[in-house]
Amino acid sequence: MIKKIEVKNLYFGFKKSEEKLLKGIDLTVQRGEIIAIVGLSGSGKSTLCALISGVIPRIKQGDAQGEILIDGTSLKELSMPHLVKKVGVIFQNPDTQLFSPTVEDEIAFGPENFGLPREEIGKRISEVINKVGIKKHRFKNPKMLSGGEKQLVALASVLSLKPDILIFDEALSQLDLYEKNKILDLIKTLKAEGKTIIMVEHDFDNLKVADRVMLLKNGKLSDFRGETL
Ligand SMILES: Nc1ncnc2c1ncn2[C@@H]1O[C@H](COP(=O)(O)OP(=O)(O)OP(=O)(O)O)[C@@H](O)[C@H]1O
Repeated sequence: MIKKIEVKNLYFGFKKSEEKLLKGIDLTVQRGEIIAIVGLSGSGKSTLCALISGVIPRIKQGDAQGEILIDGTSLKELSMPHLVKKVGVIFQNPDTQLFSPTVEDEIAFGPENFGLPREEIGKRISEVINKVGIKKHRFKNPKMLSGGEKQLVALASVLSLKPDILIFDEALSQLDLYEKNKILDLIKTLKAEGKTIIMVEHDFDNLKVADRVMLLKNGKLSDFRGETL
């Protein structure tokens, strides 16, 4: 398991010429911590997550300064396959994450790509399906599931790679109350396993599982004390 993530004096803008979206972000997240990030729409929460997961600059481009380190190693020095195994991201819209013909195939996709043995892949499928509670959907086409069910499949497929860091980018927004509470419980279990969790949240009810809540406002990150967003 990783020991900590450090974001140091991070500046970011999608275009060099425009005013920066992130203006000197500093954040340290320790192993086993749950950090929630709140802020108005467009304040840059997803962008910060994309930087921490390496999606920026590997998949999306932009102008970044500062550093992001995992256990002291800059993200720039980590290969994409290494990062994918370390940091799992669950997005608000699961449709962007699901493309396999069955739930089982979806979950197997990551481990298959890493060439894990068949037996190990089977073990991981059963494990995450039970963990997330989607056994009855195992052989269904993810496209046929409800928004909340798709979200659970996306989470299961991310968990199958056993990442140390999990980023929930408004990932609970499509869940009904029952599913949401189940996932909040699962987040607590993941924390107990030593996973490090970053949650972007609009639903303040979900903040109860967080050890710390941070506010992203005007490009800066600070402790959230319940003030107006
Ligand atoms: N690829 C991109 N190119 C240019 N601008 C972008 C790109 N992606 C996002 N933006 C802009 O950056 C700003 C921050 O977006 P971001 O999605 O990070 O905000 P957010 O705080 O996560 O918002 P929300 O709560 O609505 O999800 C927005 O103004 C958005 O339009």
